This record gives sequence, structure tokens and C-alpha cells, in this order.
Amino acid sequence: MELSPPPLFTFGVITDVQYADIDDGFNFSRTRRRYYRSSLQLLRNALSGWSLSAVKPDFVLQLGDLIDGFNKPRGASQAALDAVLREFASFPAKVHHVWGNHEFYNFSRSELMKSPLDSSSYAERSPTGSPVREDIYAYQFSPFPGFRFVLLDSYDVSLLGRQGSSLHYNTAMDLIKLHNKNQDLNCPPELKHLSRFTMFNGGFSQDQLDWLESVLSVADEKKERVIIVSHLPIHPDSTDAVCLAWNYDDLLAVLRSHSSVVCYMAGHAHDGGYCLDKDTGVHHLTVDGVIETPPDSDAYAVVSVYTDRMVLTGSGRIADQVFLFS
Ligand SMILES: Nc1ncnc2c1ncn2[C@@H]1O[C@H](COP(=O)(O)OP(=O)(O)O)[C@@H](O)[C@H]1O
Repeated sequence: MELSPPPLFTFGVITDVQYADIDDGFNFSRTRRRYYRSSLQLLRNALSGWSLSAVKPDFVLQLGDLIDGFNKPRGASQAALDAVLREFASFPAKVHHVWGNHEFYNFSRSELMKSPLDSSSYAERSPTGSPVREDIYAYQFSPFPGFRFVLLDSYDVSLLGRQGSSLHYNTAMDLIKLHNKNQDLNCPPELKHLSRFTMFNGGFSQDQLDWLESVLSVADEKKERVIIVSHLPIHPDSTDAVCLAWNYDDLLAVLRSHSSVVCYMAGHAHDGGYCLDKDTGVHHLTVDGVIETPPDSDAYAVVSVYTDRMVLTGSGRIADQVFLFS
């Protein structure tokens, strides 16, 4: 019998836990139930599933919205964060935390940068790469020779997490108002191709795109394979138009100009999504969210990486999938 080779490395993925110690509710349009309290148990299921799996993950990617914005008006932000971090505390592998809109509903950017949700201490300090602007939460690491992960900040240009009087805030306000004429900026513009210009989304500054350019140029030269992760999806075929990053097209253009990129992973759109960018062979995966997953199911995955592919084994609502490197 021929044994299949072991993976080079393995990682876990989970997103949109949105924990709050409150009764079930619904999304804005009342089409999906949200299980705020039992999302904590689903996080526990993920951590024990990863711990018990035959090939244990070397690290975990948490793609944002770990606790829900409803914690803030209840004065429960810190208690909710403590509750989820207690679950991670006994987990033996590194957890890379992405920031989503719900992180900014609960905490300021400077609070996040001092919190355990800032996992940038796991960044590779590469003398060859240029540093990213200090107020941007983005970093890179290489868990295995020939592979690189880049964590990006989807709320770099946003009304969330930027101080009301700052230049960054005013730039974001000018941009959103150009496209969104509604009184309530959380209410999306009616035109589908502009519907992403809401307050619960954001985008990537030129500084962050330039930094990514420099990281990917080095990766191209080294013939590495790069997986990029962030909270907001960037390919229109991988998600609902209302969930896309404001300047998704700018980031797509960067990805398309670098041969090293093999995959982009995001959260935010709780129904998940997937597409293959045919021109480049880049896989765009939007991971199903925990918060809209019933207590008798699950929403987490294990991804095993081989020289020519990534094999995703999903739990509960997340389907198994194979991503071939082109
Ligand atoms: N269509 C909409 N019109 C007005 N406000 C909305 C709309 N959709 C969402 N919101 C508001 O935007 C905020 C973020 O929405 P939410 O559904 O919590 O985001 P997420 O999908 O990230 O959980 C909430 O305050 C919500 O009430």
C-alpha cells in the first residue's frame, strides 16, 4: 500500500466568532439567525478539534470579528474578550489575529495595538523587507521555507478605528461620501457596484499597498508561495458585493502583478464563498462565519499544505476543498 506523504505544514482557520453573552438575534435584514452565546462553544469545538486532529495545526488564522459589537453598549467588551482569549490560552500553537469591523466597535486602534489581539510579535523581522507604516496592522511571516503569509489591514482606510479629527478619518469620510449619499452611512448605496461603500467596510491605503508590493517582489524573486489573509474579501466572485473592501480592485491589481500569490482568505461574509481568479490561478476563499452557525454544527477548518496544493478539511458547514497551485 502506498502511503501519501505528510504535509509540509498545517494550519487552522476560523472567522467571525462574534461572541457576546446575549440571546440569539438576527442579521440586519433578519434573514439569518446569530448565535451570540453559543459561538463560544463553537470556538471551543474548533480548538479541541484542532488539538485532536491527526496532524495538529502549526498555527491558527483567526480572520476577525472575534467578539461582537453588541458588547460595547453593555460595557462588556473586555469581559467578552477575556472569555474568548481564555479559550485560546491553553492552545499550544500560535494564533494570528486579523482585525474586523467588530474589533473596532469594541476598541480603539491604539487599544487594539496594545492588546493580545495584536499578534504582530509573530512577524518575521526581515532585514530585506521595508517596514509598514506604524499605525497599520499588517505583517508577514514564513512558517515553512518557500511559503509566506501576509496579514493585511482592511480597515486602514476607514471611519472605524480612526480618530474623528485625524487626516486618516477625513480621507475615509471624503471617499465614502463620494459614493454613499445616505444619511446613515451603514446603509449601503443602492447601486450594486457601489454597495461596498458602507461604514462597516474599509480599504487599503497606498502606503499599505506599496509595502505589500515590496513584500511580494521579494517573494517573487525567491519563488515563494504567498497566502494573504485579511477580514474583507476582495474578489467580486468570492462574496456578496456589499462585503467587498472599498478599493478591492487596487489590491486585486497588486496580487495579479506578482507570480508568488496563490491564495487570498477572508471572513466578514458569513455565508462564505470561493472563486478561482482564472488569469492568475489565485484562490479566493471567504470562510463561513461561526456567528451564523447553529449550535449543533461547526465552522472551522484545517488546511494541510503540500508542495503542489493546499487541502482544506472543513468541519460542520465548511466544505472540504483542494486548492491546486498553478
Ligand atoms: N442595510 C443596512 N442599513 C443600515 N445599517 C446596516 C445595514 N446593514 C448593517 N447595518 C448596520 O451596520 C453595522 C454592522 O452590521 P453587522 O451586520 O453587525 O456587520 P457584520 O456582518 O460584520 O456582523 C450594524 O450596526 C448594523 O446594524
